[in-house]
Amino acid sequence: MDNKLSVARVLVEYFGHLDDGCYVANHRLRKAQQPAGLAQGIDAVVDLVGKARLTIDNNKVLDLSSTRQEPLNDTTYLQRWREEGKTGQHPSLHLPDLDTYPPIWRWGCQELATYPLLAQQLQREFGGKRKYSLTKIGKSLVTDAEGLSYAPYVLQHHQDALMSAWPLVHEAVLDPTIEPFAKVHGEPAYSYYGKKPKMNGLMRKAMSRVFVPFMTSVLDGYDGFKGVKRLVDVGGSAGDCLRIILQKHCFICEGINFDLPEVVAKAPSIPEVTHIGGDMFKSIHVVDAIFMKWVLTTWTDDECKLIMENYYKALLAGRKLIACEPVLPDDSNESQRTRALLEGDIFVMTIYRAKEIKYGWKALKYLRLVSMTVVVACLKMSDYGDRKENLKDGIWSMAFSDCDSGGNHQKATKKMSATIDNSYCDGLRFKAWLEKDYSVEEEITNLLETPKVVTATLEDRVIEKGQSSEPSLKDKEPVEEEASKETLENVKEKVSKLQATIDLQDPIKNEASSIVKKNHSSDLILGNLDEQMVKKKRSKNQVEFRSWSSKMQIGSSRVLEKQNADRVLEQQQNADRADRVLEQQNSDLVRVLEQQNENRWHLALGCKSMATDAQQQTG
Ligand SMILES: C[S@@+](CC[C@H](N)C(=O)[O-])C[C@H]1O[C@@H](n2cnc3c(N)ncnc32)[C@H](O)[C@@H]1O
Repeated sequence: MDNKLSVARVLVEYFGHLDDGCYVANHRLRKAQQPAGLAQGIDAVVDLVGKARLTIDNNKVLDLSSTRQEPLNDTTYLQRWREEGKTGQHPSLHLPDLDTYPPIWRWGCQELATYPLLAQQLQREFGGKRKYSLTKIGKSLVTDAEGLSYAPYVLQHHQDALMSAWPLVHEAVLDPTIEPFAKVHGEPAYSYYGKKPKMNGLMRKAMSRVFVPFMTSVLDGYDGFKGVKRLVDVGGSAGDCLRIILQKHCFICEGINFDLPEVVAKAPSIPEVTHIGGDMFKSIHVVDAIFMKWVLTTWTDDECKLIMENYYKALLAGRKLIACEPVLPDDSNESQRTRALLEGDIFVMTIYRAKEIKYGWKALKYLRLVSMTVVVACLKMSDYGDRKENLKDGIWSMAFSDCDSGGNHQKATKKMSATIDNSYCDGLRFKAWLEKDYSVEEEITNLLETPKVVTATLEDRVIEKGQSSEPSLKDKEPVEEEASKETLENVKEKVSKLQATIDLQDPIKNEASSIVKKNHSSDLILGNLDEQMVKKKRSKNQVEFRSWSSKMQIGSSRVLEKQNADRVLEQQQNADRADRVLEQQNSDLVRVLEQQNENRWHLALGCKSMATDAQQQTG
């Protein structure tokens, strides 16, 4: 499998050099992110390389050996390719006459035409020659006029270090305390990247290339940056998001790009942006507003809470956090977006954290966002179930839900949604639209109806439905504290009532077997047993495993015992066999000796009778 992986990567890199992009199907690569699809997705590539190598060996144009680690740099052809591109011989979408290129290029293009990357035409007027052009997906992987390409993102996800974590995904199911990436490399992904400048570089490049369409959409539809003078982008990578925000909103005087020291050390200088290295788990700078994109998603609920605590300390009262995070849909559907989102989540669980993150759209708000009255933008995938008509063969969809109740916005009046228009194709555009009839009250009602999460993270600054005063700006004042404590009591009461009703109504929780499992939480109880059956099994010592881990231990010690017993038996059998062989050999020997003795006896007798005969004849 390793060889296959590196072949695939080499090929990606190889085609990636054709035009500063890569022509490898993103759908294939996405498929390759899953162990099951891996071999299937890559077989075709291996096959191709196998065929191609026959030709390469003869003319030594390219070395596509499967063990090669470095990107291929065939400067002559690449140079020519680019020059022809510049002079318009293969203007942007049409590839040159491949007959004048080494055969590998033809093989490559022909194979890639079997994916929706290259379109192939057999042109009669050119004597049946094959001509290729980039499809929309193909275009998304080639650097466009704005310098955008999805290729670094694809390459980032397919580095050996990341791919090697996939075969261990099943272990994370049994033991979610450590993610497969950390299992393979002995440390978490971000600290690993920190020691590998190349990986960090690719991460920065990948992030830079995918943020523009997203940010364009945010800035087109969202006006919550108004009044912000000092903005920090936490986990801001190279600072690109800040750059684009500051370009659009000149009233923001200072942007702080906050990321790990090793990341900001390599970030380019951007006007009005200060790069600050630090750890968001320790502290962040005090500012008017915090921006954060695709950060929470890679951390567990507990870690997110820690991050939120620090945000809370850093934000002046009533100021805002603008969070853009993917949120899993409440209901799974068959849309490509839901699938991509779930795949993305599995990716995050494999590389960044194995523990399940339970937050959905509503839960996310409980991570103190609501308490700070600062939820502004959030990706909300579940909104898109009924908008399939807008979702073509896209990769992600994104929506923003504005329930900004900070400042004077007691009621948020709009909800913004955006989705990638037509995937990454066609200039990577998003569509954004507004919905007028949205109110924060509705959100809060929803909030109160989700007690499970409330109990864990509810803060004393939750705004109650119908509350008329503006809590966020003043919520640090003592008078308001009192009022909000009262509110908290009410909320808690409601929550516990709701919880009780929900518990009663929940058919699964009500099942006898669920109750049994709850009462015997440390036992491993498989199947639907009732209390009596458990007692029966316990008396027969059948409910014997205290937990999965002890089950595993017992299981493995049994395996060992069995192996030992087998070994002893085998030794015994071998010894018996050896004894039998020896016995046989002994008896064979005895027989031979007896035979020899007999022969000797006969010989002696014969000699004796011959001697007697001779004596009689002479005598
Ligand atoms: C998925 S990237 C998102 C980058 C950027 N916000 C964007 O959307 O393009 C997550 C970022 O979080 C940063 N990060 C990870 N751990 C961090 C920490 N403890 N403190 C600050 N930043 C951190 C990473 O270096 C990385 O740049």
